[in-house]
Amino acid sequence: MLKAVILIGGPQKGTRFRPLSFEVPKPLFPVAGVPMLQHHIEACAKVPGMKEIILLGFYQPNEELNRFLMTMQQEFKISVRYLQEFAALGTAGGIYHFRDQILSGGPSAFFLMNADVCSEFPLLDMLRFHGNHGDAHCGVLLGTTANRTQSLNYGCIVVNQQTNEALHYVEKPGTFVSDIINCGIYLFTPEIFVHIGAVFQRNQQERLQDEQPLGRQRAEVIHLEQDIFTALAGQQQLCVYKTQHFWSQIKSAGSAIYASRLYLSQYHHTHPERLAVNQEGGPKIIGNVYIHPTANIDPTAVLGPNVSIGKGVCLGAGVRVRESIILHGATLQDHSCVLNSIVGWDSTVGKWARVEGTPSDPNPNDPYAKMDSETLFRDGGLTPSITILGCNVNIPSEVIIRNSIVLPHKDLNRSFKNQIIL
Ligand SMILES: Nc1nc2c(ncn2[C@@H]2O[C@H](COP(=O)(O)OP(=O)(O)O[C@H]3O[C@H](CO)[C@@H](O)[C@H](O)[C@@H]3O)[C@@H](O)[C@H]2O)c(=O)[nH]1
Repeated sequence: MLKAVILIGGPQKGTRFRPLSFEVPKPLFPVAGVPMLQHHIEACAKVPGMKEIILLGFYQPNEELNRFLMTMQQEFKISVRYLQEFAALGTAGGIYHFRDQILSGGPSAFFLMNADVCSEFPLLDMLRFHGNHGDAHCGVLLGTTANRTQSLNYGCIVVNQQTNEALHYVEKPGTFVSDIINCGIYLFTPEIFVHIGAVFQRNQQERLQDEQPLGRQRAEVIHLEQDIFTALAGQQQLCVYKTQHFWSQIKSAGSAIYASRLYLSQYHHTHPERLAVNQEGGPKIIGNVYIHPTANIDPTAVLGPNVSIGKGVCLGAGVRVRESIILHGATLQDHSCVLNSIVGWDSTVGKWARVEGTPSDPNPNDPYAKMDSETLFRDGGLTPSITILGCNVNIPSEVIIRNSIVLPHKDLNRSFKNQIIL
């Protein structure tokens, strides 16, 4: 029997996702038409023997999350539960705190995944790989190759090429360590809790001996990467399964558009029914496009490639949308044009208006390039990136909004470029 745990973080996380994470917790933000987490859940539900999926985070339970859990249980006929940490306990502290819940029913192993990644989730391959490498290892880490510069933004693993064992692990190193990076997707046997428990005990001891107990962080906060992997690497406890398939982090809104593109192209073999097709009386579709069945789209509109249109969206005559996500309830009036942008819930783009951003895709000439974790400002100016309209923003007719971030509930009255509109 198997289980899966997805680390969804909490409200302080997801700051690079603002202003979109004001309205919906980042893990529920739609990527290729469905909440980011649904891609994880779909992959887990396909694994034979999967009994339960646990979402672990420090969000207060809320209506949106509850509704999502209900829908997932009904759709995938599997138990999907949310467990709330009393504080941010780190990537290993949370699973350790809830170890009895995770191990109840006696799973032989469990998957652990970061919520903010997109991937083909080669879970079956990881299981097989673990079987082939014997039971000696308590964990399999999914790894992928990154270029040398970008590898510094991730956990880096030195791998024995013959045995696939992790020899050395450094989280976000200052200088180059290895071009094999940690994808944030793991398979663990229950044995992992012995190692986390040892760190917990050590933290407790140190805390008791500490003269200023308030000055130290709580013993329960444990980081899988720094506290566990670094120690276990080289101990013949961890091995690395390297994927050749797509994988990306979803940290910023720009990376959500990139992740949408990856999932939309995967739909050709996983969910062809989710891809829009050209048909009589319908809009012109170019490349991969998702359209929610309730969207109302004028037949003269042109959409794609890489477009996701949410629930109840209205697109007028002659509208053009490319490389963008249009969230539910938004209206794009006649002849408006939206490129490389996210249009927030219930926003309106006026007639002949143009909303345009600059894509921040990985370098297409480098097979190992990843999305850059963009900084908002560079050299005192806003870094050109995708344009984001928060929820309920009104863009008047005939204006241009370029490379800007517009916070929710704004009525703009003119054109803007390279600005954050508060
Ligand atoms: N439940 C819970 N989840 C958490 C907590 N802290 C982080 N998370 C979740 O754990 C995941 C990792 O988040 P970060 O701690 O922000 O790490 P990172 O910068 O994304 O780096 C991690 O992922 C990279 C791959 O995307 C890895 O390369 C890297 O080694 C590391 O694992 C995210 O899904 C986040 O929501 C916590 O205290 N509690």
